[in-house]
Amino acid sequence: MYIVMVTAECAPVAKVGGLADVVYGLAHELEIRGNDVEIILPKYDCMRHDQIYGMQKIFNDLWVPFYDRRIHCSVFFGFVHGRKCFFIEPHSEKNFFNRGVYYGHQDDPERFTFFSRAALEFMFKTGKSPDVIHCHDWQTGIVPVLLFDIYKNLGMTHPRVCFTLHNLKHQGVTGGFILNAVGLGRAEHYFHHDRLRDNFYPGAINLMKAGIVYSNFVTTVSPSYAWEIQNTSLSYGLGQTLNTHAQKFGGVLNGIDYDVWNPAIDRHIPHRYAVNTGQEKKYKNKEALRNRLLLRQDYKPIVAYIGRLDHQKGVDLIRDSIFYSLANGCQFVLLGSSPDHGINNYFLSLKRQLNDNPDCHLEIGFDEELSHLIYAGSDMIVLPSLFEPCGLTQMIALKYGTVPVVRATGGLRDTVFDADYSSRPYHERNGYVFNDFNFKGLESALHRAIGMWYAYPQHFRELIVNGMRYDFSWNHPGRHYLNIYEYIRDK
Ligand SMILES: Nc1ncnc2c1ncn2[C@@H]1O[C@H](COP(=O)(O)OP(=O)(O)O[C@H]2O[C@H](CO)[C@@H](O)[C@H](O)[C@H]2O)[C@@H](O)[C@H]1O
Repeated sequence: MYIVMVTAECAPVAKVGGLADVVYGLAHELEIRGNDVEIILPKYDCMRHDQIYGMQKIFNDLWVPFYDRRIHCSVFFGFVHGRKCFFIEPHSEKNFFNRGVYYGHQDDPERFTFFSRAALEFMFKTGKSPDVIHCHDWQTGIVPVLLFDIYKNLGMTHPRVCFTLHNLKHQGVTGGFILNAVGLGRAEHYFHHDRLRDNFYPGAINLMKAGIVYSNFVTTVSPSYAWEIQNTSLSYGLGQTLNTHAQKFGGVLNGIDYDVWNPAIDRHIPHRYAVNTGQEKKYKNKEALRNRLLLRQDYKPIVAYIGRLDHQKGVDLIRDSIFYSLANGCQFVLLGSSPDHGINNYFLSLKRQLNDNPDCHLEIGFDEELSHLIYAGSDMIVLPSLFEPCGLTQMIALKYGTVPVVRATGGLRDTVFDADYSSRPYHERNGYVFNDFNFKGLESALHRAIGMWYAYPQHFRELIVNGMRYDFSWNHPGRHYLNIYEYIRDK
């Protein structure tokens, strides 16, 4: 099968969060299974050029209709750790992708709808006819609308569209001018409640909704989140739309690429280890992590947080987990950043406050390589999320023998099973889970985890082993996505 992914992110070349890992990991798995996969991305100035092999310009004259003119684009091709990637570079005075950041500008909807149109124009001009175009999140939600209402009439009758929702908090709600910009006339047609009109703001269109309504199949990234967004306020207003389209909607738990996230072969950690090669090596990574971050060597567990610093992730509870851990005999390591200056500054001031503490290190920024060492060197990882569509950090942590302490929501609920209270057999329990999104809930789970580490190290080790034995690779989800692709292709 021939699949083209149209996406704003792909790890490690253009990564803000988990979306990037999913695109890379799924593409890799589909290729291993013999499929032809290509990935189309914007050519950002800030992407990791050092992660692209053999970059070359392959198309110089792509003219993309936008408003009442055409914008000249060049298209580059390169391999990102073996994945075939195309990068679209517009030459416009608006400098869509030369802004030093991936997101966070007022005109983000314009930037990414332009990219969506450009990706289709590129496929059309180069005669690409994939079986399936797989789009991700609001940034590419307009793709199926453009495909079925413009490019189909030009002869692109073949491709079907699969659309994946990674996070319904961000929906790309924007003005109707976007329709005009990308060449979709008939505003009154699209401004219908059954089509692109936002469910809250009747004067706005919603790009995530566009993807849901127009795609042949819609997935989200865990079964629990699929249920939550159909039945609770976590849909952020799109629940009704999802229920209307329930027959083409389902949750597929994400995977982890074990060629990237695997302590047995990880090049970013000094001591490689696997489930049956003992805890000794993991302990050596803990020492290395302490040396790297100037933490004191001591008989204490290291509790970590890795992730975007966003309200979704429970900012206040992350802060609380730092102080609770430090007050209860642990060291704490945080790696995270936020595009929100307020949140970033908040953590920077915490960092200053804790600067002299030899048991704590807060790294405010994005550092892929360091994240590997933290996964390997920590004993526990906290994820006190308000909501979590899937969550990759807990799955990575499990593989690295780092015990997750998580709130029971979305994909966290589907992957972490409480050491004390799970209904699963003992050998399937792998972490600590709390229900209530408050300090008490978090602290009760941390209390149990820390207590176990100190009082029953043997039991704690069993939890580590149970976690490392789980298979959260792309093997199962890869098969699942292929079934979906085949289903929509043959329909
Ligand atoms: N400062 C930093 N430095 C280095 N690495 C960092 C980092 N901050 C985050 N990362 C890395 O980024 C990834 C984050 O994964 P998450 O599942 O938390 O994704 P996120 O919430 O962004 O994405 C959304 O999409 C994904 C994918 O579908 C869902 O799993 C998730 O629930 C949903 O919110 C991990 O690989 C993590 O190690």
